[in-house]
Amino acid sequence: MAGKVILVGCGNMGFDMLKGWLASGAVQPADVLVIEPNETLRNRAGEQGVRTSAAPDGIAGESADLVIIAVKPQVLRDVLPAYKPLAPKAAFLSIAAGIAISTFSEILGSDTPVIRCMPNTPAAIGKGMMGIYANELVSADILAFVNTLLSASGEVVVLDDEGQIDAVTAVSGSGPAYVFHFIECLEAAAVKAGLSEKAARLLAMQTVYGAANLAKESGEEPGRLREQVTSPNGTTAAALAVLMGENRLGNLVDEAVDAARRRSIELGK
Ligand SMILES: NC(=O)c1ccc[n+]([C@@H]2O[C@H](COP(=O)([O-])OP(=O)(O)OC[C@H]3O[C@@H](n4cnc5c(N)ncnc54)[C@H](O)[C@@H]3O)[C@@H](O)[C@H]2O)c1
Ligand code: PRO
Repeated sequence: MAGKVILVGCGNMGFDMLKGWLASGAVQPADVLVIEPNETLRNRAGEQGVRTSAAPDGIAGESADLVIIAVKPQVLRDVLPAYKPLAPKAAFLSIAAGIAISTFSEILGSDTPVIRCMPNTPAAIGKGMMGIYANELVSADILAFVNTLLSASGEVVVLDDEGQIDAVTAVSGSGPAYVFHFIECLEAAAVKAGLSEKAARLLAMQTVYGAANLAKESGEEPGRLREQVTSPNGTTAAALAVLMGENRLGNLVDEAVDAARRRSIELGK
């Protein structure tokens, strides 16, 4: 099916995903209504050819198959009641971190089909990672439509337990920020090691880009790829002794992912 979509909130993540859907043809601009109170962001969405509105006035008259909620978790409970007239005919897809399906059921009615999705910002260039979990009320047709939409933005993994969304949030939802910070650190170290800022930026970025692509495309275990870079008693071994000694980086990443996962659980309370 090719459905009609209402996108509520078109900030960073909402807009990144919208661009992917439209570019892939998974949905036509005329079939999308964006509700976004911020005028600049609303106009940015409008430039993609979709209909826009500052508020859900007259929303009950809209025929939507899917309402996508892309506002901050902190405002979601205030925003959602306005869309109750569309439930349960429309399914609701939320990308908000931490907000459980039970919250949607309480506000929209327990007969509402709800899908939670945790995307990430590389969705803007079709290289996102989306984890989804659907309640039992979501029809096979809607699930297929959601899969088509989301696949336009990258890879989709279907979860069989809602609790796993907190782990997906901590790994791939927040994950791009960890990688961007690693690029920042590598760049700063490159400047300290004597390179120009321009060269340092290129070296850091291209190294992460190339390594990530090689890891994905070669089919080799990351550990095996690491060994292929590491000459006995060479430069990489010297660096890895710092990163891997006493599992330093492993412990840090573990601690960071656990902090994000716990925060995702907290946000839902
Ligand atoms: N940014 C990320 O990397 C990322 C990744 C995964 C999930 N998320 C989730 O996506 C959601 C949006 O995050 P973001 O980073 O895009 O935030 P954002 O602030 O950029 O976007 C939220 C948008 O919602 C709009 N908004 C506020 N009140 C509204 C209302 N009443 N009706 C319609 N729109 C309204 C805001 O004007 C804003 O443009 C959050 O729930 C977050 O948990 C974000
Ligand atoms: N951005 C949101 C946050 O930081 C959710 C995952 C990425 O809370």
